[in-house]
This record gives sequence, structure tokens and C-alpha cells, in this order.
Amino acid sequence: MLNKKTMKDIDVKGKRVFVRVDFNVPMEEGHITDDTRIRAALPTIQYLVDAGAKVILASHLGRPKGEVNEDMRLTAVGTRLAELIERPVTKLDESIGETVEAAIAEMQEGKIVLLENVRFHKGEEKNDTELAQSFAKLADVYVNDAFGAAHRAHATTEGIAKFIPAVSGLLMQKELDVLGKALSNPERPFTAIIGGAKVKDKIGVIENLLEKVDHLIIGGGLSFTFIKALGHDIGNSLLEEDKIELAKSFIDKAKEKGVQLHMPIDTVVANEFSKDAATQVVDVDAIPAGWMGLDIGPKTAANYADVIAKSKLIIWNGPMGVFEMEKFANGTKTVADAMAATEGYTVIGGGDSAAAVEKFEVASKMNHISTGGGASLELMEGKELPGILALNDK
Ligand SMILES: Nc1ncnc2c1ncn2[C@@H]1O[C@H](COP(=O)(O)OP(=O)(O)O)[C@@H](O)[C@H]1O
Ligand SMILES: O=C(OP(=O)(O)O)[C@H](O)COP(=O)(O)O
Repeated sequence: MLNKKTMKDIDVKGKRVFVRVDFNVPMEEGHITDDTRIRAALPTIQYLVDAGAKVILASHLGRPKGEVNEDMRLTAVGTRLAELIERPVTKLDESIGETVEAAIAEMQEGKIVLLENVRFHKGEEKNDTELAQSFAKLADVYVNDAFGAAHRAHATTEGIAKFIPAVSGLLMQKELDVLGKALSNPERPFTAIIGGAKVKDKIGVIENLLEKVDHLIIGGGLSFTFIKALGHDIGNSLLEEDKIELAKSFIDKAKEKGVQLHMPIDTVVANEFSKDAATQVVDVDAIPAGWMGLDIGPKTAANYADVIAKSKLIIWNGPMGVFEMEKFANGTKTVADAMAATEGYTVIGGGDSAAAVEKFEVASKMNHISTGGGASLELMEGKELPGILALNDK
């Protein structure tokens, strides 16, 4: 990997170690529906515990926008972590301040404290220097193991590294090793599949991907901005109005670059966003007014499966539809099954795509399941991630 110091390059015994993890796990009604990200951080935490460090864990959960949000507390995460690591985890209700400092002052070697959601502070996402210093004050060393948030320059992912020695964790290293190898000289045909709902985050990524891939497959909520760009009505489907022109330019750029851009030709539409909605399959030029597209249609799914079958490297980020609801799960399932069956090297990026392959019981058939969606995409684009850049050089 990069020439950055890792946890193993430094002595952590007796030290207070601030570990930024990505415990941004999917939750439903207070319950964790997929604990992959917690499991993925266990080797780092176990290593530090065994080495006699005082382990201070910090993470975000969701997007609380700088305010305390009762539904986004890390309490359930702390409970699950304690079960998985088979040790007590002291979950605090704050991430900075006197109570936190007092709790840390009492810690013995090998003990684990979990701070509250760091995004309850406005300064976190703004990478506020004062907040970063408040975090830095809690510890002697900083370990960044939050690969999933490494593309964010926030106080706990970037700012803090300016104030105390900063190194990478084991998960961070593993992700960079595997993805780095796959991307440095990709086997071709190289296919990227982009779906999901974070249109704003992902649409820009597409431009850079057009420089790298042979096939680009578009699905999920994202695809409707493209369908609109082709001049079709999309009813109540997800739309990023101010990105329509950009989507048009991507369609042109794909032609110029000789990239095969695959977009939905049919879609499953619903009369409301609900698991009990009425549904019908229509071509993308026939979406009825008032209906919304919540999955790719069967013709589209079959096309995508063909492309996946003939690719040598496939990176998948974001589900093809609202796979959490059975009526809209087929497109994502077809793609997951095609990924499981292909002889190409398969990489899954992102919380929801990882959850989807778990749900469809094909996780063990994938070559690598990354804990980072946006982060793996940015890496794929050739961008340098701020959370990694900020770490100390070897
Ligand atoms: N057509 C669609 N309309 C609305 N939401 C969608 C659609 N397709 C997929 N989604 C939703 O997108 C979410 C995942 O998006 P995102 O967070 O971008 O993916 P990831 O976590 O894999 O990066 C899922 O919860 C899924 O229900
Ligand atoms: O879930 C995450 O990103 P991902 O959905 O792109 O994998 C990370 O925890 C980052 O979260 P953010 O996109 O709210 O900064």
C-alpha cells in the first residue's frame, strides 16, 4: 500500500489510542440489520486490546446534520460490538468534553470505550480545527481504520491527524492492498456497475469512470436522471434535476471514449413507495405519470447479467432497486447472482451492495467485499483519499 505508517509501526502499549472506525451500519427500528462493518473492524480492535492499548473508538452513524438525533446513537452498535469481541464496551453518550475525559482517565490497558456519534457535532463534517483538537486531546495516538469514510475530510477522519501521531489500521490496509492490486492494471473487459440512491455523490464519479472502464452499467435511483436526460418522462421516480445536463454529457462522452454505457430499457414502477404498492413492468419510455421506478425490469436485468458474465473485473456499487422490499428486489438479485457466477474478479463496494449480497446469500462467492462504497469508488477513479493522505509517512 501507500507509504504510510501503520498501527504495527508504533508502540501502543499503555497508550490512549483514538481509533476512527466506520460503524455506519444499516439500522431498522433501532436494530442493526447488517453488522459487516463492525466485524470488519474486529482485527484492529483485538490487536490493540492484546497489545495493551486503551482503545477509544469513534464513528459516525447516518447523517444527523450536526444535531443530536436519538435514532442515530451508537448504543446498539456498542452492544453488538461487545457481543462480537466478547469483552465489555463502555458506550459514552458524548464524544468530547469532561465526562468523556473522565471516563478515559479511568481506563485500564486493554479496555474499550465507544464514543457517541461524532456527527452530532456540526464541526465534524466541517473539519473544524477546534473540534479536531478536542478529539486529539483525548488520545496519544490516532488510528484510522474507517476505510468507508476515508473519502471524507472530516474532523475525525482528517483534521485530528494534524495533532497527534497518525497511522492506518488493519482494515484500512487490507482494503487498500486488495483494491490497489485490482485497479492498478485492471483485467479487461473492466465493468463498473453503479446504482443506489446517493445520486449527488455518485453522478460525478461516473465522469471519471468513463476514463477507466470498458462497460458502465447504470441502475437504481441514479438511472432515472439518465432516463430523463434521454428525454423520457419518469413520473415520480428519483430525480436530480440539476444533473440532467451532466447526465447528457456523460452519454456523449461514453460514445467518444468507446465505453459501452448500459442503461435500463425497462423498469418496475410502483404507485407509491411501499412494500404493498401496486406494480407494473414498463419500458423506460412509457413510465406512467404519478408512478415511480423502483427496480430495473427483467429485460434490463438479463442484459446486465450478460455483460457481467463476459467481464474479467467487475466492481459493483449500489443496488439496482429498492431491494429491501421484495417487489423491487429482482434486479439486484439477478445482478448478485450474475456476480456470483462470473469467472471475472468481483469486488463489492458499499454498505447496501454488501447487504444485498448477504441477503441473497452469495457473499461467499465474491472475491472482495469492500466496507466502503463512496471510498472504493473514489479510489477507483484514481483520487487520493483525504483520510489516507493525512496519515504519517513511513
Ligand atoms: N429506484 C430507486 N428509487 C429509490 N431508491 C432506490 C432505488 N434504487 C435503489 N434505491 C435505494 O438505494 C439505497 C442504497 O443507495 P446507496 O446508499 O447509494 O448505496 P450504497 O450504500 O451501496 O452505496 C437502497 O436503500 C435502495 O433502497
Ligand atoms: O456508508 C458510507 O458510505 P457508502 O454508503 O458510500 O459506503 C460511509 O460510512 C460514509 O458515509 P457518508 O456517505 O454519510 O459520509
